[in-house]
Amino acid sequence: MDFYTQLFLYLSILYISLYLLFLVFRKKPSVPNLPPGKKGWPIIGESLAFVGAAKSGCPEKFINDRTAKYSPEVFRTSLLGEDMAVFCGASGNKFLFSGQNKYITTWWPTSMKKVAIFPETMEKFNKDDPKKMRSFLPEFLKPEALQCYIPIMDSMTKDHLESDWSPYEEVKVFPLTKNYTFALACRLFMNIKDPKIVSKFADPFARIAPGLTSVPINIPGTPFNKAVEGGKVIRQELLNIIRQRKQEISEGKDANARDLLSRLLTEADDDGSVYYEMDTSNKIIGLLIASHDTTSTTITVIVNYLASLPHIYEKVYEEQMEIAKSKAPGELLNWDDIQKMKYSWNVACESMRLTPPAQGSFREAITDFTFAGFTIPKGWKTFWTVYTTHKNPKYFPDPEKFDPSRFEGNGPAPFTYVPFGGGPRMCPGKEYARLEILIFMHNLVTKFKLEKVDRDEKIIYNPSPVPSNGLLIRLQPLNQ
Ligand code: HEM
Repeated sequence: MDFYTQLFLYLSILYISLYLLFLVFRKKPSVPNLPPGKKGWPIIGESLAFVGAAKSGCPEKFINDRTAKYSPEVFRTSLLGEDMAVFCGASGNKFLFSGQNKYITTWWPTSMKKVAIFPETMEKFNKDDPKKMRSFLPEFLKPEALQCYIPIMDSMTKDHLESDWSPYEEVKVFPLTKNYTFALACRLFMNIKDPKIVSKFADPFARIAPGLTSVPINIPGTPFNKAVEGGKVIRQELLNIIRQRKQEISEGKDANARDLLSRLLTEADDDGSVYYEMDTSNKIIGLLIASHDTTSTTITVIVNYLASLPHIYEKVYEEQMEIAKSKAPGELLNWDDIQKMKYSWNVACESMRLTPPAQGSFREAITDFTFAGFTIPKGWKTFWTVYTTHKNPKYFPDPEKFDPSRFEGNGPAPFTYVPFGGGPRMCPGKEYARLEILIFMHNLVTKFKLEKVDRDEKIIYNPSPVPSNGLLIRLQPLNQ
């Protein structure tokens, strides 16, 4: 018997034994009136059904099946080894978004904590990390700072399309947008301009995302193990960069650099310790993770819609050409131009409604509390998800139709359109993402007409939405 067969055998015996113990010793719940639903299998709970629905391209199926069977307001399940209450509909979203530190608090799955936020060496220094993570962001993401990023984003987008799209008749969009958004983040977060250093980060970084929501088994070959190893490489590279930047700052070099790392090193309270450096590198890694898959998949999915729906492309093209015509040759986009891209943003919003880049997020109950007549016990995890509202005909009539006019006027009802979450924990990178997406759309549609090569290519969820074959697009260059 080879090693893996033996391992499989031992794990199966262990699993069956644990299950039998569970059946023998399971107690009746001590808290009455729990939300309806089921826990599924021991340890893995209903995780397989949850992941399976996403992989088959229909992540909302897991939610819809259960809201129909149990309750449209809240149901119980077990995901990632935890008892979990899934809050549904606009009222469920509202309740969770307004409950921070009253009845719920931040919670990250173990895999995410270990890979991205609390590597083992940092665990005792980072108990308060989510709060710290948010506290340094306003400076970097405030409107004045964002305005300075527009010309950088615009010129990097132009260079990217010129070098990586223009020479070809057909391109695979997803790998290209991943490279582009990563290079942009390296530039704006760390002032890294050299493509060789960017690619040193890109390879280990690509190993992190699939491990973030995986089962945290750290043996060679598992997605979790690959993510942990990728995280170590990135952390080491970042520490080198941090030390080099500290040296440059002390020598007064590049004094006007506006990237996040330079700000953290010049404005924060650096006590010179290795833990301060580790903490800084963790913040950067956290931000790279939060921003990268979300923006790269959003842009890819928008390109997919633009290439599939010529009437939508035409209207985006008209809006963007108006802006392009108003510019002098070589003049870069500015804040006022972005405010004129209203139709394009409605298209991006409709794209994020139908194919949301992030599924939702978790919290933990800090006390027993009641919602819709059901009790959520202290210690349970909660989950809000875009899938209970984004395709619900009650909030979005004819939900499968791509219709950007839904965002005109007052737009969707409160707490129904939630790709960035809501309340005090709402995504702090929303405006940054809006700029990046609109600047990309402007440069893309004013440069090319687009045609999807395989019209039947599907979007699958991993857990972010990705085209199953990378999205091959035929480009028709436009005379500008
Ligand atoms: C289309 C792009 C993006 C989408 C759809 C998105 C979506 C989300 C969602 C759903 C959350 C969870 C909110 C919650 O827990 O209730 C979140 C959190 C977060 N996002 Fe984004 N995001 C995007 C881009 C970005 C960017 C570009 C950045 C940084 C520049 C960023 C930084 C963060 C951070 C730091 C958090 C954690 C906030 C906290 O824990 O309090 N995101 N995002």
